[in-house]
Amino acid sequence: AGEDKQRRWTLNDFDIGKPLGRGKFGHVYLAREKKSNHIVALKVLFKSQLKQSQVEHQLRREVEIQSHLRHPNILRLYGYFYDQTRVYLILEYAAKGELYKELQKCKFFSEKRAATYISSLARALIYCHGKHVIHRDIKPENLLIGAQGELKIADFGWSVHTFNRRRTMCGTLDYLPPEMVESVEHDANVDIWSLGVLCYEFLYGVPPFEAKEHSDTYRRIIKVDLKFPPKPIISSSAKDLISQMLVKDSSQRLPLHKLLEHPWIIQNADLSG
Ligand SMILES: O=C(O)Cn1ncc2ncnc(NCCc3cnc(NC(=O)Nc4cccc(Cl)c4)s3)c21
Repeated sequence: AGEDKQRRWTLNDFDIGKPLGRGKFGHVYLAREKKSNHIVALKVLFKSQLKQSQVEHQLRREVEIQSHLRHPNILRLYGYFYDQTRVYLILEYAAKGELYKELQKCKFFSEKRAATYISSLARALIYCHGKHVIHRDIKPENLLIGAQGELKIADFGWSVHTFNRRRTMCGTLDYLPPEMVESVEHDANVDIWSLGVLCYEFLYGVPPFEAKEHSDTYRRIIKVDLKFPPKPIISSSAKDLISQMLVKDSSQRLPLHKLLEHPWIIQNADLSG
């Protein structure tokens, strides 16, 4: 609600519950705001580590960007506060947890489940791009599942407003499009590439350009060395969609609104999802 914004939160406003997960910069806890009984996720970040990694500006940008985003498939960041040693992010709680754990458990998703997820992510990205925000870090680790099984994009730690672009690499390279790997100028179409990588991984259980060495992954991405394994058996219409997203020339990638009209999405996505 609106009043959440202005007021200054402190740790005393919350009852802290079980740990939900641990990230590089700190832990995430289930928490309940005492006055409203509203359940949230509280991410605790250590200032020392933020300073050490020089990501304070990224965190400020994330809070700024997230405070303007309202979409059912984007995890809300309600606000933040800090004390002597820590910064706390007050986040929407995603009751069904992390998507990558679900993908590990199932090995891969059915075409219906994959298409439902991809269509909801496409709608969330259309919304973000409409606000000149590109996420730049779409991957299973940044996706959470809400209580009704709906997908939520989280962790805008790497998002940017499109007028100022930065080209520093982080974490897995699997999701980086050629223009980011070659670190040339990039635009909102980077998220279309990552969505194509994600669609492939949802269906096959592994990302398309995976390789033992980083250098091999780089080479496969730049070459767009896209191969579809014989197993599991995937429809040609799914392969057609992925092939239209994993295109080296970013301007030739299937636009997100066209993705929503693709036969594979129309035939498989549960559009209420
Ligand atoms: O995922 C889990 O571990 C467990 N889990 N399970 C349920 C659940 N419900 C909500 N949130 C969870 N986790 C937090 C998700 C995030 C959202 N936004 C973030 N932003 C961020 O970390 N920013 C950030 C950090 C350090 C430096 C910089 Cl520059 C930026 S993390 C949940």
